[in-house]
Amino acid sequence: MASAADFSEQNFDYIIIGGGTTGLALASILSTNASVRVGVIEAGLRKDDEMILVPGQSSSLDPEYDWNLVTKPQPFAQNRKMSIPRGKVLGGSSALNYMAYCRGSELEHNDWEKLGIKGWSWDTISDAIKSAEAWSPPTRHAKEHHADNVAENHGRYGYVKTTAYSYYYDLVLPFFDTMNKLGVVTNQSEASGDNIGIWTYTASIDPQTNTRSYSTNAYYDRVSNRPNIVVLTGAQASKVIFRQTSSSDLQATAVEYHKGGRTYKVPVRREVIISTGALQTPQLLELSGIGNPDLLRRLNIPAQIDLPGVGENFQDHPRVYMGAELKGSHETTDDLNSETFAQQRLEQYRLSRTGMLSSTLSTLVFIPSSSFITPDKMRSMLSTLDEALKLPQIQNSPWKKWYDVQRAWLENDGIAQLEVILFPFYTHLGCANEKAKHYAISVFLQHAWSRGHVHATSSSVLDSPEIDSAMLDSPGNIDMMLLLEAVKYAFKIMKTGALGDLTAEIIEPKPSWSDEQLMDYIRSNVDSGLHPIGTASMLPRSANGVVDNELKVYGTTNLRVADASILPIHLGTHPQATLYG
Ligand SMILES: Cc1cc2nc3c(=O)[nH]c(=O)nc-3n(C[C@H](O)[C@H](O)[C@H](O)COP(=O)(O)OP(=O)(O)OC[C@H]3O[C@@H](n4cnc5c(N)ncnc54)[C@H](O)[C@@H]3O)c2cc1C
Repeated sequence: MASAADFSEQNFDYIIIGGGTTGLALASILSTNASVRVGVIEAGLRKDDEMILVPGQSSSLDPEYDWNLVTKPQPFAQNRKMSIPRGKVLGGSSALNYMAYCRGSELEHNDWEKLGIKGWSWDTISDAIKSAEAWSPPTRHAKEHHADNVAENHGRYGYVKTTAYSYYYDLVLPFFDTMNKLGVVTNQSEASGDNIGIWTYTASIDPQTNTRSYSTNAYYDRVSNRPNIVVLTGAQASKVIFRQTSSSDLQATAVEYHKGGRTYKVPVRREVIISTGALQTPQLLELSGIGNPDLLRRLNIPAQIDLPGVGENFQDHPRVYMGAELKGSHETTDDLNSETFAQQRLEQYRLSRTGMLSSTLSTLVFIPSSSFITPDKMRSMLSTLDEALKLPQIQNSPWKKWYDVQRAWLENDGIAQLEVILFPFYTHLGCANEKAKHYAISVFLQHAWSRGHVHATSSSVLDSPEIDSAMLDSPGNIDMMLLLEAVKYAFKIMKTGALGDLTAEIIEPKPSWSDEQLMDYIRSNVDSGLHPIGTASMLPRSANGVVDNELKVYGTTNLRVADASILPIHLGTHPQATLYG
């Protein structure tokens, strides 16, 4: 770690802006070449405390670890502003997340080529994810909860320690029974490129200590004593500075940053890599003069590179929660609302690394549209969607290929359209019978059609960007139609098999509600699935791309982006493993 003034006087070959999930992984790997010097600028501080390291603690709920970013009011969701937590600590969002370490599907990755992206097939991505991973086989107890045990799907000699949790809520096995009865297969090889089914996930957790493995302790700590890597924390980068080269491309020569009320500038010899995440990377590009020239003019930022795709193509996994009351007594995370109980579980964890706090949720379901939508309903939804897709603004849009790929995925049984998670808690506890125990089913659209944006609001990095997730604003109202079917499917889950037997009452929404009432509920409940991507997409420049397939920003010789913002189209999975890869 360095002081702000010392950092500015160093000669770095590479400067990485953002010491988060992707940024620290990259910094660590670049520094293996002893002949290059790597500098990292991170806005957050290092905080290796229990809020981060104890899996069952939720640092994401603590504003001190978070950027506290919110969307603008969402007109299709009752004008609500939605919060999207992002880690403002060394390690970024890998310090906050639920640690699911999972992959998308072979089919999705191989279709990236149809968008004009070469070199990012499933085989390449899967090998990269494996090389990032240091997997340990699940315990017998985890295997009894259907944890993935196929060694060849995992890497053994990488950086991020992974294994299945050792603690399971008593709702997990009933959930398997229910999903199997609904025709969803148990998939104990979910990392193979086929992630359809119900499975217990591999988590980014160190099996020796039962603590979070994240980019700070997995990557940075291995290399922090090397003389050729320097990390500056608590400093916010404000722009990249360029010079014109003899070609028309710009060359990044320095990075400007703020710390302690002062502004500094650090020169760079080879490359600058922006790794500030999908909500902040577009802002930094715009502050550096890269983006839509009209928007830059309005913000009084001199335009350097005309790239209208900067900040566009925002995608997320919209989610809706539904709550139910349980019969009988169960341990759920709502118990942690009692200070005494929480203290007991923390003591148990500190003493033996066991119990509720050694785990988070553990089981995920990924299903294609045919698993939760009847053929008749699907036909009618597709006919409305296809009419909407004929509109000239879509047919002539630079994103056209992207729409074609996503349309085909809707009818592909190998591609997950919906994720279902059973949470051992209920978010609306206040309106339920507080003496009873509860669970929530949440449904997440994996390939929402809404496209939002993230843009700078002024020429200062200290002003939060405008985030418009365009929630539920989709062609043919398809996102709402998909969520409506998903909610109805969740009612079936709550009534079927062993979980159904344990369910005393579905609290909200009610199965008896009309479609109109259910849609109102969706509008009032839908939220970010915490997986924003796409705002500096890797796509051809003619298709509104921001970076090429080597992650280099168009129009520059040496500026790259490496974080969730480069993913051009969402994957039916959680993103961290792909980002490490
Ligand atoms: C509560 C929660 C639960 C989640 N659960 C899962 C899960 O179980 N599995 C999964 O795969 N994914 C999960 N995710 C998503 C996943 O963690 C993120 O997609 C991923 O970590 C994003 O990585 P990134 O490198 O793009 O950005 P980040 O890891 O967010 O890194 C960006 C870094 O840049 C820094 N930064 C920003 N602006 C500046 C600036 N101007 N100057 C300097 N530094 C700056 C930030 O402080 C941060 O450290 C979850 C996310 C959250 C918030």
